[in-house]
Amino acid sequence: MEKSILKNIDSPLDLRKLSTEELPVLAKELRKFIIDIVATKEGHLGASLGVVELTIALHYAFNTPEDLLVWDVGHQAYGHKILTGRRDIFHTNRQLNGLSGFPKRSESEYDTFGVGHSSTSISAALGMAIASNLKGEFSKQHIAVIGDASIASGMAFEGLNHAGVSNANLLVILNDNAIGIDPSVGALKQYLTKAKVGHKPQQDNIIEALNFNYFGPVDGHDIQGLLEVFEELKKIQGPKFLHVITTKGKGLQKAEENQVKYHAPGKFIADTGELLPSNSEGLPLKYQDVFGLTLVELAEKNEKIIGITPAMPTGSSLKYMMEAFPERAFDVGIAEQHAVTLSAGMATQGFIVYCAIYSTFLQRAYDQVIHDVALQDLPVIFCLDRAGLVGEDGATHHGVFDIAFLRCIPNLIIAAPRDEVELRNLLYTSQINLKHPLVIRYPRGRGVRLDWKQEFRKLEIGKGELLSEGTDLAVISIGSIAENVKLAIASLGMEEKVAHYDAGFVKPLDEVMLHKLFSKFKKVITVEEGAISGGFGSAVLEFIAKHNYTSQIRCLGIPDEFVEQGNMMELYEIVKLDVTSIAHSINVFLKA
Ligand SMILES: Cc1ncc(C[n+]2csc(CCOP(=O)(O)OP(=O)(O)O)c2C)c(N)n1
Ligand SMILES: CC(=O)[C@@H](O)[C@H](O)COP(=O)(O)O
Ligand SMILES: [Mg+2]
Repeated sequence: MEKSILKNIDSPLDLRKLSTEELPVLAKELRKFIIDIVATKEGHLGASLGVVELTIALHYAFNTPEDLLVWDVGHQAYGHKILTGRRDIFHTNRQLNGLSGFPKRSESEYDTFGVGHSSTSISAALGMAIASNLKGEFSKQHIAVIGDASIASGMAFEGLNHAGVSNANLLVILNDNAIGIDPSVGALKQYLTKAKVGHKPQQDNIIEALNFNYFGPVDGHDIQGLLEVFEELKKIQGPKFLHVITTKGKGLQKAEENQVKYHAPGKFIADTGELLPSNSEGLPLKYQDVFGLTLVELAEKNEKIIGITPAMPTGSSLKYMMEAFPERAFDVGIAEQHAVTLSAGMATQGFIVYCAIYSTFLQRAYDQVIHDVALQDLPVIFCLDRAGLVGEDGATHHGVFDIAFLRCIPNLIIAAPRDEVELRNLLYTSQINLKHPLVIRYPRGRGVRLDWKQEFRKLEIGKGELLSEGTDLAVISIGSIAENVKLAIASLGMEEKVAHYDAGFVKPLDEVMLHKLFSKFKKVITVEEGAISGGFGSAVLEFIAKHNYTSQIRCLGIPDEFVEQGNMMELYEIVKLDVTSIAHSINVFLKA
């Protein structure tokens, strides 16, 4: 039987006992280990396969965890986790109570910085490096590993700009595989693509212009070559930059060939990379596809329509519009702030701009939403995908704060469709003479209706709807959690007692509906898939306080804590938004 090296690596200390000749063998084993587990447990794949050699070389050459290694985004850190003491629990990756899919400080001393959102690594590592200087720890190394899509983000530039005038002992490693989730975009990508292994950009090297010592480009799959350059880099104080060229999906042919699909491929056959059928026949479409396809339908008739996404054309399904109308749909790269202000700029010129952003990533563009859009009352339409819990990506990616952080912004209209038909109607309505900025939030995953493609219906802004009558208690839901509420009411077998209202809008509230409702019901429950603090329930509480209603009210939503990763059923149970828990809350309140 072949001897396994990986099975004896419990920490980088074991790794450093290996001879350099053994390292390529370890790389092979590590790659297979990642493939075998991701094939059945799912997760991000291509990025980790691409940095297997880089990961080994980093932990071999540097004295981690004393030397501080920061992975940008962190979806490429599976090899790092496996080599730093988590090999035997790696099969729990992204599961409830298991390993996080991203580096996380509470998980390991080797995870120096919590990540998930991109482009933070340079600032974080620079902060650590400046802190080391202040503490007199001058020999400590600080390393940020950042991808070619992530380095094009504003935050990364801000970090480089600062580092270049510091004497911080910072090594920025650009892991350049020429792709993000989707192909990388922009002038920087074009510039980087010109640099080939062994041929550094000679003229106008923008990294050198920022006062970094530039090394590379080097082959990121050549461990020996990497070790040699690391030894050289260690001798240089101050900011330095290593440009490494790798192949995303390296070592699994199908993943190399279809890098977009194999970013996070779902289940596949480990030996061949063949994807397992996902069995979606007969199921409703994903919300993202209803958005993407509807936008194309609308754009065919309305030439003022523009689509913008910051680096998520596949995830948001804006790719359909990019294919149909390439001149009117833009992937601007990982640049949420720019995406929002770009939308605002186009809106000033009379275009109807749909800016498709995951809820969690809009957090990065908060000031742009306030200062560039809402303050000027520009009718930009934010299509907030992945609003609510997202499952296995966990705390960094749940889109649970948007209602609370957007609700306080003047001029903004906030809508949350209860199903795909309402999403379509909102998209349709929003391109007809919209006067204010509009946020439409909808969740990750599939909808609930097979008959999603219906005739468009113009909606009245700020209008809710009574979905089912009842006598004793009213539930007001906002957004797609309406489905769980509907099932919960049905499961109690007391449909005649419980009324169900769909608020439709967080802002403006349907005050006419609320007045009727609070005049009739003494017990009211609000339900939202969003943070309970400051969310939709809070808006309703403000309403009853203002109008002196005396009804009792219960607010269901995400509690005031970060929700970790797990599958959606598990997470709904934890936050008590699953059908059984909602039914229980209704029942207890009815009897109180
Ligand atoms: C602020 C932010 N926007 C968008 C994303 C979604 N996202 C995750 S990975 C990724 C692409 C990263 O590409 P790159 O930096 O080149 O790393 P690679 O996957 O190629 O290793 C994107 C857009 C994110 N994590 N954070
Ligand atoms: C690492 C990252 O941020 C993305 O890859 C994210 O995991 C995508 O999530 P979706 O699967 O919801 O598109
Ligand atoms: Mg990349």
